Amino acid sequence: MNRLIDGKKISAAVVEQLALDTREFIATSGVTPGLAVVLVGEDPASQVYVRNKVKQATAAGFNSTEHRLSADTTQADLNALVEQLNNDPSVHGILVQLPLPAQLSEPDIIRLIAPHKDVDGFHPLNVGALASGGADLIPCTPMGCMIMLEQTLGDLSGKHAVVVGRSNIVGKPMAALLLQANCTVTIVHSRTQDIEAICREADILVAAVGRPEMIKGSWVKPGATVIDVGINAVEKEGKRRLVGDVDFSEAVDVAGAISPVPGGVGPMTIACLMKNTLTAARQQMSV
Ligand SMILES: Nc1nc2c(c(=O)[nH]1)N[C@@H](CN(C=O)c1ccc(C(=O)N[C@@H](CCC(=O)O)C(=O)O)cc1)CN2
Ligand SMILES: [Mg+2]
Repeated sequence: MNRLIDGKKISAAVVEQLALDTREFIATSGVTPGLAVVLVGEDPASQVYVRNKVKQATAAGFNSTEHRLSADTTQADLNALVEQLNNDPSVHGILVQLPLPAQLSEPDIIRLIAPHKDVDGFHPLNVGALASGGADLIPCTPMGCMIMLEQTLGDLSGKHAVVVGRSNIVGKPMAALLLQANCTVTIVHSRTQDIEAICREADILVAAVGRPEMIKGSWVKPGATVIDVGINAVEKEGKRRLVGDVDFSEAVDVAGAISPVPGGVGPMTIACLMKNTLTAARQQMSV
């Protein structure tokens, strides 16, 4: 029996609970969580994501500020903004929307964000904490995938999870979280030999490579749970469409449960950003 893992529905429930938790936090601490979102340049997809983040933060009961910088911003100007936000006590969470224009360094700006305000969980200190099993601020997309997996499968212990892709934002933290949940974890990537055969062994298959419909139905073990992280814009029959890294029309007939694109992991990413913002605010008020 196939099951669709509905990211829209699951994320709506996460956000609903979060709004209640936020109300309680504000009532007891007298502090409203503050989220600062930084967007450099005019990338149309990034503009949509940032708009959604600000909208959802406001709906959750946070103070949310959007900081827009022009595409030709210098590293010094971006650094100055992040330093200012680091020093602003009304801001509990900071995120710089990625990708950045070519003249700017992503690793440098990620390192500059105060680790306790790093609601993306990308700072090396938070990455290290995740690797050693004690992180509070976890990258939003992998956190969203874990919520979807746990709601679908319950205990993940002993399952063979295969993660396709090794990015810092998704693949590596995803593998760390699956390991923490007692899965047997394999990461495959562009240099792996016979990816297909390894994927076919997966009880849990997480696709995060950024290659449209790369994973075919024949790569999926019957009954496996498939989480598709890819969001690829392609042209089909003259129309722009979004597809995942999994060939959904094939995989849906083989998988036990599968997340769609759109409406799968994407909405979970933003819901988990809200969770991290409340976590960051809680921690900052308890010190
Ligand atoms: N600083 C960060 N930058 C980026 C992150 C991130 O977590 N932090 N992740 C991605 C982009 N992203 C959030 O920032 C994101 C991408 C997609 C979605 C989403 O809801 N997608 C919808 C489809 C939207 C559409 O129609 O275009 C879906 O999948 O249903 C949310 C967040 C890279 N940058
Ligand atoms: Mg790769």
